[in-house]
Amino acid sequence: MKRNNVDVLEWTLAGYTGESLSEEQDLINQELTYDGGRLIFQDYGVIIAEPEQPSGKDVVYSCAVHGDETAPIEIVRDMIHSIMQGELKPVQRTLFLIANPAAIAINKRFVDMNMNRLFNGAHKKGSTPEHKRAANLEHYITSFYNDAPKGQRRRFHYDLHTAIRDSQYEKFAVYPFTHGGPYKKEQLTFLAECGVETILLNQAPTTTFSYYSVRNHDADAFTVELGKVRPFGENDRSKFAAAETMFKRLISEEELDLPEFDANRTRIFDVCRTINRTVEDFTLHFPDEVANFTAFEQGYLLATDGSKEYYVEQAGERIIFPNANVALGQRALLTVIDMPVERLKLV
Ligand SMILES: O=C(O)CCC(=O)N[C@@H](CCC(=O)O)C(=O)O
Ligand SMILES: [Zn+2]
Repeated sequence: MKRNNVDVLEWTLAGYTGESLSEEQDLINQELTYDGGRLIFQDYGVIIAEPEQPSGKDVVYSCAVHGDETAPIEIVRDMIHSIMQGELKPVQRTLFLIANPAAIAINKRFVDMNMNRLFNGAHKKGSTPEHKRAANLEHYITSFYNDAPKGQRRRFHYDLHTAIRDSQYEKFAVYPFTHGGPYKKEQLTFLAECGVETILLNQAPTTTFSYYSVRNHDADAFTVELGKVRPFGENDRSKFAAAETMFKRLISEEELDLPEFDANRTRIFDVCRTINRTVEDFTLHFPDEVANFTAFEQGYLLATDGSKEYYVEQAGERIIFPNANVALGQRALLTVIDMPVERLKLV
């Protein structure tokens, strides 16, 4: 088999889980050339497209921070395969990350620990393989961005996910905490062109991958929820077509010509409450079928955490990311409220 026919996902899983690979099939530390650049296989699930004459953007696409979120894995895998086949020719430096191969291998969200709670140094508090991989991923991103001094090239990171539940708005993105900084019209427009027309504004620092890149590398970074979790082979790829097109355009065009920002296009929600599970006895008081962004009446009992009761406080409060099975100390539910786009500080 020629090296450029190797399946990068199979290679990543085999290499990461210690399966033996023939010399021809092992891409580790190998390079393949494409018209205009090189594809470098730095580690299992860590692949860099390095153009000979890079344009002004350094772009990171990550998937599988949650191992069972297969659509983003297929999207990232297929972008890499398109480069290997000579169909996609990045002119922007691009780092592709298949974040948690061990969790993919067992079709689970994670093995020991939710990896999206382990960034921003949180990985230092433990020694599971997920802690180690999160530390390594931070290291790979740092060395990728540090190729040029801060400010010389623009930095982007789209951390691709799919959600556990149905959602009233199928695609949405989390805009990590900006520490008071403005929100970027260009990024809202790019996401809208990807079909992501709903945005959650996070109002506090987190240990997520996207916030890590914002905070440490001044990147425009987002957690992008592209739909609902499904097993491999059950994703309707036509639903991701707009996003896939834009992801490819971002790295293969010198300048991305986006439409004017349209304030009516994007629906904004402000995160108003984070409800953590602190004890074993934690209950959500609505069924599993309730979709993300469902609104409840004021006074509705949403959750009990031991003896603490959480009621809907404001009219229009909606639930998002409910999960009663998270580890103690972790977020079990967010609530959000509509925010008129006119109230956003935009740049
Ligand atoms: O579908 C769910 O309930 C969870 C979806 C999910 O994993 N969301 C991310 C959001 C990350 C962020 O807030 O930026 C997560 O919880 O890690
Ligand atoms: Zn996820």
